[in-house]
Amino acid sequence: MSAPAYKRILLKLSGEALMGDDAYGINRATITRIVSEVKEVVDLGVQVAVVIGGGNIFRGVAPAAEGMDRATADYMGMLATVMNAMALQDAMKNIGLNARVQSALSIEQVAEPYIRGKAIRYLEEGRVVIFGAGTGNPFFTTDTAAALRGMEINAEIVIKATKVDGVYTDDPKTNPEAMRYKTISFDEAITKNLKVMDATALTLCRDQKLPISVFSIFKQGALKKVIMGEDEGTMVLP
Ligand SMILES: Nc1ncnc2c1ncn2[C@@H]1O[C@H](COP(=O)(O)OP(=O)(O)OP(=O)(O)O)[C@@H](O)[C@H]1O
Ligand SMILES: O=c1ccn([C@@H]2O[C@H](COP(=O)(O)O)[C@@H](O)[C@H]2O)c(=O)[nH]1
Repeated sequence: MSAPAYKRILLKLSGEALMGDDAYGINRATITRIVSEVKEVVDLGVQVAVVIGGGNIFRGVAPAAEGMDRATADYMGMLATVMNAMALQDAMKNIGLNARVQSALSIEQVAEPYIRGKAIRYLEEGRVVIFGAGTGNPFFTTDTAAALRGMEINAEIVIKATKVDGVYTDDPKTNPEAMRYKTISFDEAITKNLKVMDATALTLCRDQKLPISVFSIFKQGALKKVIMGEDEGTMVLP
């Protein structure tokens, strides 16, 4: 059997993907399936760090957040990602995966703080590290946190597991004519404002020459295919 194409990855998991077919929140069957796919690649010897989004929970409180001070709403969004991180850790434990949550916001009773060296040590020990609370700063996103943490832990690639199966010429959810790219350069994705990942994250990865793979978390087996270097989703390359 061929070897995985990467030794250490940063997996960005869409918060909204955890909803499954529910309106918001965490769908038990969906989270179990997602962590099983993560286990498959951990079992191949790949070191996996995860940044989780918060859309599934934050969407549920969005009406209450309307008209709120932006920074306050953003801190609420970051706390939503901590809840998702805890749920992921729990789901991983249930299938025999050893995972640690590190939070970018101080919340010691529930998660240890983000400490780069410790995160790297956990990865070397074969544990999954789940980064909660994004970057810890308002006005950012978990995509940017994924780029940042990916660089900090020397990941070879940022893998964005999202609701669509790659980067398209336009949003495929609203434009059925949109075509998927197999590969695209950072410059083109930024210039064309393709939105699948925010510009700050794209720019950080471009400057550090850290490739990004975008694939659909709803497609069973797709994560393993990306890890094995097979043709899946879209690669964003320097
Ligand atoms: N050019 C494009 N190619 C692909 N997807 C696009 C494009 N433009 C917009 N999108 C939309 O971007 C979405 C993915 O990005 P988004 O940041 O919203 O989700 P996420 O980070 O996966 O979720 P969450 O906020 O829950 O963590 C897709 O669901 C898709 O509809
Ligand atoms: O570094 C960060 C990361 C996130 N936020 C806030 O959290 C929500 C949820 O994150 P998603 O990336 O949309 O899943 C986001 O909308 C921000 O409000 C943040 O402020 N800083």
